[in-house]
Amino acid sequence: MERTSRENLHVVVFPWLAIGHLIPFFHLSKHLAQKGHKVYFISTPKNLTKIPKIPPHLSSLLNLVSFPLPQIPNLPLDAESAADVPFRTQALLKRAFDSLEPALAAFLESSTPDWVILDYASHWLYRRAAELGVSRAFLSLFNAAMLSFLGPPAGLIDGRDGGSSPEDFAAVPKWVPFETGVAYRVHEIAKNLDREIDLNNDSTTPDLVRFGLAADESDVVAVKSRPEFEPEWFGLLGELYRRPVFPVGFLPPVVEDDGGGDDVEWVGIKDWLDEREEESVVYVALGTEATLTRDELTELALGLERSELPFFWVIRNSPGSDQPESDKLPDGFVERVKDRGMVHFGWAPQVRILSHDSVGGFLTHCGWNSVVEGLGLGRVLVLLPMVNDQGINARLLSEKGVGLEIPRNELDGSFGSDSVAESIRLAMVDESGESLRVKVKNMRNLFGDKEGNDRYLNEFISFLKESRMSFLKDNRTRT
Ligand SMILES: O=c1ccn([C@@H]2O[C@H](COP(=O)(O)OP(=O)(O)O[C@H]3O[C@H](CO)[C@@H](O)[C@H](O)[C@H]3O)[C@@H](O)[C@H]2O)c(=O)[nH]1
Repeated sequence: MERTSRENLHVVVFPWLAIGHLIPFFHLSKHLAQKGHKVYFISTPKNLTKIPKIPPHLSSLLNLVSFPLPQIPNLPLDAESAADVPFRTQALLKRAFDSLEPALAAFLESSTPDWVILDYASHWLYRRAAELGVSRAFLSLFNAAMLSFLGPPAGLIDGRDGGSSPEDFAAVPKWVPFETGVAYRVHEIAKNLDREIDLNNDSTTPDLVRFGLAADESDVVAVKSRPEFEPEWFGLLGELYRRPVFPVGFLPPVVEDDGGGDDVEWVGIKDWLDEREEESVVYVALGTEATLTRDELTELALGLERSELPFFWVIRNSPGSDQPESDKLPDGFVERVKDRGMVHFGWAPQVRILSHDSVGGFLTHCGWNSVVEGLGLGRVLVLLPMVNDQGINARLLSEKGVGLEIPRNELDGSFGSDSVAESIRLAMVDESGESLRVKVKNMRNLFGDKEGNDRYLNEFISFLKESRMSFLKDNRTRT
């Protein structure tokens, strides 16, 4: 159908290949479909099996479109998402992703959408969409602080304005006009830089350039956050980006969306949680990309043991490692803690676990989705950032008084079991952690505020609609 004769929007949605991206992009897609807009949600076959079920009443509007990931040397055959490859070799996955460009461009040409809603990684599709007269939105799953920290788009494309050496990332950038301690630690930068390595030694567009192009070539930037939480950073971001910047709320997942109702695994987990006292358990999970070294695993395990508090620890399998993670735990650990600690290997229904009344705290890697889920349920956060934006998120959360960072060696990032145990006890039970706990409880009203989150989403969708209409009107006047 011609764009001009349509009542509602046709939107192509294309997230980066990572579960932490698929879920919030899907959340937005569902919301668009609920408003009567037609959505083409694009990913690779295996990724599409991981997203939540589409409610029957939306199935005619929300279409899943599958494109097989092109094969490239050294990328394992079944690797389709960031969790399937070791963090250091993610550049390979990006190269395979980049070779989807011709297929995606052809799809845009044949489907004639009004808008594309894209991620940072598909930096190449913004220009192709523009050539076809399709409007572009960049949906950022990084918060406003992180985007502002990275700086103006032009600087990212040509080489970051404030410099790109590890020291530059360890300082508050010159364009930040207010007092803050939000910056990376040296050990965090080293890990992030390590990731650009490509096993074939072929170059891949660096992430900073991808972010720059996504921001620079979009008509609007949508940010998974709210100005009530980080007003100063939203204000700054608007100035740095010089285009509409829309908060779209926290896009929190719905409990039912994380894998079904009463499967056997959940029943076992629930039984275990049911036996604990209210808000007594620390949930420990470090996302889908970071992998702990053996030393880190040991110190974390001993720290949990020394805290003497109940815990539920999710340990994901390391892609590319031939040694199971269970072999890396200290001797006798699982046996010693079995009365109060559960170690769970592989995927866990995180949102359902966090929703359980017996969970009081969340030791997290500070992935923005996990932070949103934890604060949306009023769980006190113990912060152990690993890679990506996580260091910046940890500083932001500490500065806002809603999380407690585990002390580490600034240069190599090492931490000891005593620091782990002390941080957990302070956050969960010590009297000196009371103000933190009170503040976190209040945050629930913001992060878990469904009505407010929906309002931001609605405003964004209205913007997409109105700007499309004025675009069509301008074009009609011109012809
Ligand atoms: O066993 C698991 C593991 C993860 N999840 C879910 O998967 C998502 C994970 O997202 P997130 O907490 O953001 O962690 P990562 O997957 O590590 O996220 C990547 O993407 C985020 C958004 O860009 C960034 O903030 C992170 O730094 C980056 O590593 C969350 O919704 C979790 O609830 C589960 O349900 N079960």
